Amino acid sequence: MGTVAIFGAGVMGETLLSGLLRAGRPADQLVITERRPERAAELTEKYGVRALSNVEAAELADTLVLVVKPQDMGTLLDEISPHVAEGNLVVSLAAGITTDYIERRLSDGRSVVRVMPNTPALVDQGMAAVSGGRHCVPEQLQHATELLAATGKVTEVPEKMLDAVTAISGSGPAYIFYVVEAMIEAGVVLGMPRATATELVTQTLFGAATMLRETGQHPTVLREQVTSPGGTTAAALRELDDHKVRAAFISAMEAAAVRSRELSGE
Ligand SMILES: NC(=O)C1=CN([C@@H]2O[C@H](COP(=O)(O)OP(=O)(O)OC[C@H]3O[C@@H](n4cnc5c(N)ncnc54)[C@H](O)[C@@H]3O)[C@@H](O)[C@H]2O)C=CC1
Ligand SMILES: O=C(O)[C@@H]1CCC=N1
Repeated sequence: MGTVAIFGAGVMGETLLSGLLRAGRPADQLVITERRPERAAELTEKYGVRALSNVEAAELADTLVLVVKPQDMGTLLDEISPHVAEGNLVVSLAAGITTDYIERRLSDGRSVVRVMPNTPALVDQGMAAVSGGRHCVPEQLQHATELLAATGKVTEVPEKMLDAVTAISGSGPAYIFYVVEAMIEAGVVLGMPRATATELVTQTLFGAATMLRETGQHPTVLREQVTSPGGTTAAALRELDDHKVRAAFISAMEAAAVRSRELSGE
C-alpha cells in the first residue's frame, strides 16, 4: 500500500488516521496535511505521524485520501494535481463529489475511488461504500476497500447510488443520535434523572442494534415482538404514526440525497 497521505485532518480525517494506526499500519507510512497549523500540531503530537504541505504529501504518497469539505475540494485538487503521479490512487471521502469531478481536475488517466464513510468508524464500527472511477482497476478498488476495512464494514456500490448511501449511512448516525436525544428528553419529562435516562436509552439502542444484526430478523418482526395488544408500545407507536414520523424520516433522507447531488456543483 506504500505511504498513505490524508489531506484534511478534521473529524473524518482523524477517524481514518486513528483506525489505520489501530489496525497496525506503521505511523511512518502515514502522513497528514492540514490547513489549520494548531490542528496539525495536535495530531502529530497525538499519533506520531508527520504533517506535510499538500504538495509534499502528494509527491510522497502512493495513496492520497482527500478528506476536506466538498466546498474545499476544487482548490485542493488544483493545488495537488501537477504532483499526482500515474499509478497513484486518489481516494475521496467528500460527500457529493463525483469521480468525474475529481478526474476532470487531475491529469488524464489518474485512478480515483469515491467513498462514503460514517463516524462510527471511530470505534471500528464504520459502514463505508466505495465506487471506482473511470480509470480505477479492480486491484485499486480492493486497495481502497482494505484501507476502509480498518474501521468497519465496506461494500461496493455503483456510483449513482452514492448520494443515497450518503443520505442513509453517511448522515445516518446523526438521525440515530437525534432519536436518542428525544428519548432522553422524554425520560426527563417523565421524571427520570438525565443520567438514568441516558443509560437506559444507550443500552436499549445497543441491544436493538445487536438484535438486528445477530437474529437476522426483519425489523417489523422485532418491533411486533415488543408490541403487546392493547399495551404501552402500541399506544406509543400510534402517536408516532399520527405525527407521520415514518414519512418525515423518508423525506429527510430524500433531502439529504438531493443535497449530496447539489454539492458537486458548488
Ligand atoms: N463527518 C462525517 O460524518 C462525514 C464526513 N464526510 C466527508 O468528509 C469530509 C470531511 O468532513 P469532516 O471531517 O466532517 O470536516 P472537518 O471540517 O472536520 O475536516 C476538514 C478538514 O480539512 C481541513 N482543510 C480544508 N481545506 C484544506 C486544504 N486545502 N488542505 C489541507 N487541509 C484542509 C480543514 O482545516 C479541516 O480540519 C467532507 O467532505 C464530508 O463530506 C463523509 C462521511 C461522513
Ligand atoms: O453532513 C455532511 O455533509 C457529511 C456527509 C455525510 C455526513 N456528514
